[in-house]
Amino acid sequence: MKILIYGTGGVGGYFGGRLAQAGHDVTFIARNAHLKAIKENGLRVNSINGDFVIQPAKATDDISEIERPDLVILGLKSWQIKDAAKKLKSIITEETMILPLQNGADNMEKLQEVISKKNVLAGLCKIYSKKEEPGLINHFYLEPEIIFGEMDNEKSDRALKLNEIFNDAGIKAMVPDDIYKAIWKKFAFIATVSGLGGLTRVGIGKMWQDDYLQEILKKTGLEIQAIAQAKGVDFNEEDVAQLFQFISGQEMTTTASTQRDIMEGRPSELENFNGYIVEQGKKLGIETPVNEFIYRALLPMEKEARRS
Ligand SMILES: NC(=O)C1=CN([C@@H]2O[C@H](COP(=O)(O)OP(=O)(O)OC[C@H]3O[C@@H](n4cnc5c(N)ncnc54)[C@H](OP(=O)(O)O)[C@@H]3O)[C@@H](O)[C@H]2O)C=CC1
Ligand SMILES: CC(C)(CO)C(=O)C(=O)O
Repeated sequence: MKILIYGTGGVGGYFGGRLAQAGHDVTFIARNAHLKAIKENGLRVNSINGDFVIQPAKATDDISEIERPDLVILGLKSWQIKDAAKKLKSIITEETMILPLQNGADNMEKLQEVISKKNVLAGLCKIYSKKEEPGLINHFYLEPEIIFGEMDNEKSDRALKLNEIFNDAGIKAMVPDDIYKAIWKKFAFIATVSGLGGLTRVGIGKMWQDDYLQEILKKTGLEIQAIAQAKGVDFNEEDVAQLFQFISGQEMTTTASTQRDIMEGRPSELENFNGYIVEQGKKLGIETPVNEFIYRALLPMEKEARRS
């Protein structure tokens, strides 16, 4: 299978690396020092499941060099995927599958604004990984998993075949009955902890241990649930209970990637997380005061990060 990894960071680098290791024809889009290192020394992946190197690795920063991929995995940040879609338009075919693995609830909708609905899959991933240095991806925690499907939840031949390809490459994967529920379950976690984590600058477990902050986390999550339900997503009481249970089980020092981006002054996915909830709240006539406070308190720093 001809696979394009658009964005070779923690997510794209790990899953693309595994697919290349399994013998697929994988091209990595990377840039600057990272691209140079991959071209010179291959893509190195350190993983709790075993380190490996893809050498030589096909890598470029010029998308026009790539022809007719069967599958594109988007490893970019969620605010970058619309631009990426515009660039992809000229190299994909009617059969190309585009799989967004970003956190966020509306990635597939953003893609469809630019690319035909037929090309777009919906998805998410679970992994703790990051670009450690140019040419090196570090997967440091959790059994990596891809959950994906068609936007109408059909268990199509192409989705089931892709699931098999992932599994054969040693990637845990599944096509759930309801991809929207799966996406919102992950999104509710990440959007609940990331913004407040960016404000408090402590790990998830530490926030939960503090009664006041625990209450704020719960209110954030409940507002997210109200938006999901208003959008027709089956994110129910049991899911919320599971969400709080999951947050309560996090280590004192665990942080999510967006929280780390905020804390380290990098552009973050704030707009796609708490910002999205606030925006949807206004559209749907639902109050989201806690998400709005978190969003607005972090926005000046976000703007600063994007200026530098
Ligand atoms: N990391 C994790 O553990 C997890 C992350 N996620 C989600 O996955 C998504 C990706 O996150 P993550 O992998 O951490 O992000 P990273 O920043 O590690 O990776 C994104 C990569 O894309 C590259 N990139 C961006 N634009 C371009 C471009 N135009 N040309 C070439 N390369 C480009 C970046 O390069 P550069 O560095 O030069 O900007 C970077 O290497 C996010 O939505 C995140 O929330 C989901 C689950 C876990
Ligand atoms: C919390 C985690 C690691 C789960 O996959 C994640 O999605 C992130 O850090 O962005």
